[in-house]
Amino acid sequence: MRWAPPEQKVGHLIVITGHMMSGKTEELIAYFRTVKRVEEIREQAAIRDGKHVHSRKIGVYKHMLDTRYSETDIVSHVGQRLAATPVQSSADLFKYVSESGHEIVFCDEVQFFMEKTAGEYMIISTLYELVERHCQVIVAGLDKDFRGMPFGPMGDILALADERISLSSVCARCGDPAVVSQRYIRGKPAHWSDPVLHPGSAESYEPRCRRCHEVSK
Ligand SMILES: Nc1ncnc2c1ncn2[C@@H]1O[C@H](COP(=O)(O)OP(=O)(O)O)[C@@H](O)[C@H]1O
Ligand SMILES: Cc1cn([C@H]2C[C@H](O)[C@@H](COP(=O)(O)O)O2)c(=O)[nH]c1=O
Repeated sequence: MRWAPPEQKVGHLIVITGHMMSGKTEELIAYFRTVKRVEEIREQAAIRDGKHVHSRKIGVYKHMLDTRYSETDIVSHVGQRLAATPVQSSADLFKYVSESGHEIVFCDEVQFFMEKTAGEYMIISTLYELVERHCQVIVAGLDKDFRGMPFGPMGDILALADERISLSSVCARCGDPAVVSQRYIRGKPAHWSDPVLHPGSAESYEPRCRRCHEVSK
C-alpha cells in the first residue's frame, strides 16, 4: 500500500473486506496506527529542518448500529480498541468529516450504510465526494450477508475502491479457509427470509467455508 505525498493532493479509497472475524477491524486499527505514526514522523522531520509541515487531520468513524462492545469505540473481536465517532448515515459521515477538516478518514462497519436515493446507495456518492476532495479514505466492511449474498452497498463500494484488502480466517467447523459468516438463531441456521440486518457477534455468528455454510430454506 502506498501513500501519496500530501503536496500531490490526491484522494484514495482503500476497502478492507471479508467475512466476520476475518480480521477487518484489526487491519483497520493497524492501518490507523501506521498512518498516525507516519504523520508524527513527518511533523518531527519538518520541525528539525525548520520547515512548515501540514500535518493531516485524521478522523475515525463507525456506523452507529455497531454497539456490540462499545457505543463509541471501534473494538475488534479480541478487544483491540480505537476511539471513534459513531455516525448514523452517510450524510452524517460527510457532515462530520467536512466540519472537522479531516483529510484521512477511517470508517468501520461500512456495510451498514444502507440508505438509498434514486435507487443508489448514498454511501457511494459520499465516498466518491471525499476522494474527489483529496481525502485518504480507509473503510472496513462485511462483504456477504448470512446467506452468502452481497451485503447492501459493499459490492458497489468494492467497485469504487482504489485498493481492496480481502481477508479470511478458518472455518469454525472443519478448519478449511472460511468465506462466509454463518448465522445461528436459537441454535439453528437462520432462514433465507430472515432480515439481513442483525448486529451481533460470536453468540449468533461464526466463520464457515462454503461446504459447512448452512441456511434454512
Ligand atoms: N470463530 C471465531 N470465534 C471467535 N473469534 C474468532 C474466530 N475466528 C477468528 N476470531 C478472532 O477474531 C479476530 C479478528 O477480529 P476482528 O478484527 O474484529 O474481525 P472482523 O472485523 O473481520 O469481524 C482474530 O484475531 C481472531 O482471533
Ligand atoms: C452476516 C451478517 C452480519 N451482520 C452484522 C453482525 C455484525 O454486527 C456485523 C459484522 O461485524 P464484523 O465487524 O464483520 O464482525 O454485521 C448482519 O447484520 N447481517 C448479516 O447477515
